[in-house]
Amino acid sequence: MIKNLFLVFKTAPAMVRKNILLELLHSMFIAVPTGFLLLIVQELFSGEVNQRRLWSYVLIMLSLLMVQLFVSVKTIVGTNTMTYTLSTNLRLRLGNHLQRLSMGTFKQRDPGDLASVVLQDVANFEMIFGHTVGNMAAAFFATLIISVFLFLTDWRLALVLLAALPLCWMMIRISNYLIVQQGGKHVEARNAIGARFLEYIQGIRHIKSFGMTGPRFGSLDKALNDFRRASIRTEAIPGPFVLTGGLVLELFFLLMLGIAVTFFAQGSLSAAVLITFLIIGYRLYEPLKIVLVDYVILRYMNISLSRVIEVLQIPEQGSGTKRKPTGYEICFEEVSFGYQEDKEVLHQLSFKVAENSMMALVGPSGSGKTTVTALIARFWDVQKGKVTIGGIDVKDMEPGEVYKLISEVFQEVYLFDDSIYNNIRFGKMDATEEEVIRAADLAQVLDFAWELPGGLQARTGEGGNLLSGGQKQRISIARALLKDAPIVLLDEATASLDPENEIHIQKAIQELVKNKTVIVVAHKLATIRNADQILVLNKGSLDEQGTHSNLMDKKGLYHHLWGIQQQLGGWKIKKA
Ligand SMILES: Nc1ncnc2c1ncn2[C@@H]1O[C@H](COP(=O)(O)OP(=O)(O)OP(=O)(O)O)[C@@H](O)[C@H]1O
Repeated sequence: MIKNLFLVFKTAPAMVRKNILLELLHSMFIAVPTGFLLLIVQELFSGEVNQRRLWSYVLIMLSLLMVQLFVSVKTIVGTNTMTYTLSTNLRLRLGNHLQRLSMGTFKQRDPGDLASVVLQDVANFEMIFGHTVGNMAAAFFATLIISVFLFLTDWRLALVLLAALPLCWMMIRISNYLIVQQGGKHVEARNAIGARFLEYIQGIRHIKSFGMTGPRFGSLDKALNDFRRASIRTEAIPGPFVLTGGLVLELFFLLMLGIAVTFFAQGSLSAAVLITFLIIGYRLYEPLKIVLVDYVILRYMNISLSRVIEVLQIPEQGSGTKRKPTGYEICFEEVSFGYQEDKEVLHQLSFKVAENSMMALVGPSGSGKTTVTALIARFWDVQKGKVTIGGIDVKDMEPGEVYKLISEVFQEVYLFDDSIYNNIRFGKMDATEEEVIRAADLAQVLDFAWELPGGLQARTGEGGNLLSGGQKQRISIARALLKDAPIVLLDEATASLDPENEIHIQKAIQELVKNKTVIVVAHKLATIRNADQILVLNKGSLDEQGTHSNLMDKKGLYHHLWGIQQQLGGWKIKKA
């Protein structure tokens, strides 16, 4: 836990140092009045009470309490400032780190789990750390200072009181072990709820249309009940050991009292010291009782913190020699790649796309066409061989540099819950209004936008759910047009468009691909007849390569696919 906390503290070391000093000062102001209490007791039992001295002790205690109030306020403000600064630093680090991870990390990891690290685990740290760390620090310093007072007063009784600590520590260790066990299960159950809810909400349309409301809700219901059980166990199982720790303290206080009374009866202890230990001895245990509970909560927090640190330690995509290309020829050299290590989906693939030329990728479903485009954009890193742009290995480029070179129009369009205008402007944040409108015009966005309330300022909804598939696609083309990157990746760009619009969109795409290096994943083979080069993939390997007429002459897989498409022409439903 200390190691984890140290990693967090490193993000604001000066603030942490200042707060440790404040806590020390705060504890001193809690403990020092206790010392004066001791002097008052001694004065009262001295036989000849000096009223002036007694009242001056009372006045000093009163002034110390006033200063203590001031220091307490400073400490509380300091602790909260430190907590929220550290949690904000954690969130910022997570945000920055996540954008430097390969897409693979996001695809491979449960999105519900990743979201719960960013939202829940950091919030757990924030809540628990802020409310316990002050108590822990105050308990540590106050115990130290009060122990010194007691030792100076009577070392024998002080030793009896402190003998409770090892036993108490043992109880803390046991409850700590249990909380790590139970807390892990609790966090897992909590994440399962997040994941099930996410799945339920995202899939609600399909769940309803397939009449799966009952069974799917059943799995959510199970996750909620598992969480309820885990929550109860997390509280209930370590609880008895925490309470036993408190009982040990009470027992040792009684033991000390018994010994003190015996010493008093034997005449080896004054009444003043006896009273002192009665009052102050109990105060020694007060912070320790708080530690007993807070330490267990801190260990629970550490489970969350470990999960945050584990995400922060996922290796980022490197950027090697950080080079920038000057040309835009794309080259695959003996590239082999698999999403999972044991399942290769591309096998020793080699090809070259000349700058400003158009290459089409064709092949049966699952042959690896989309994967090729993902590797060019460096969403993933290849395991063998290399992908180069302008002669430079993409692994030697900052991922952000690669994205700058590429405009994509993919099958799945994601729009931010913002206006149509801003969704287009994401292509070029410093674009003028004129540029945005021109791109919207070229991509046929204006056509439908004017009919919406607010025109280009109309909202698209979460992920673009207020728009049709074709409308979303047109916005994504407008965004790509505005970005005006030298490389264009098109994946089934025309798949979800109605025939009426398709011709206009084709024109927009012609604009988009002018003087660009273009890779197009084509399903409608007629649209890529004029491509400079067609690559036919089959099961992740290069099956054929050439122009449309070359490939037709070869009478291979391309010829076969072309034949099928000519026969089908499109969807037909026959009435019985
Ligand atoms: N994120 C992923 N994780 C694991 N396997 C994947 C992932 N994406 C694709 N695959 C697998 O990789 C192989 C190639 O998929 P890819 O999407 O590149 O094919 P495709 O030719 O574009 O298919 P389609 O024409 O149906 O879109 C398939 O076997 C697919 O199941």
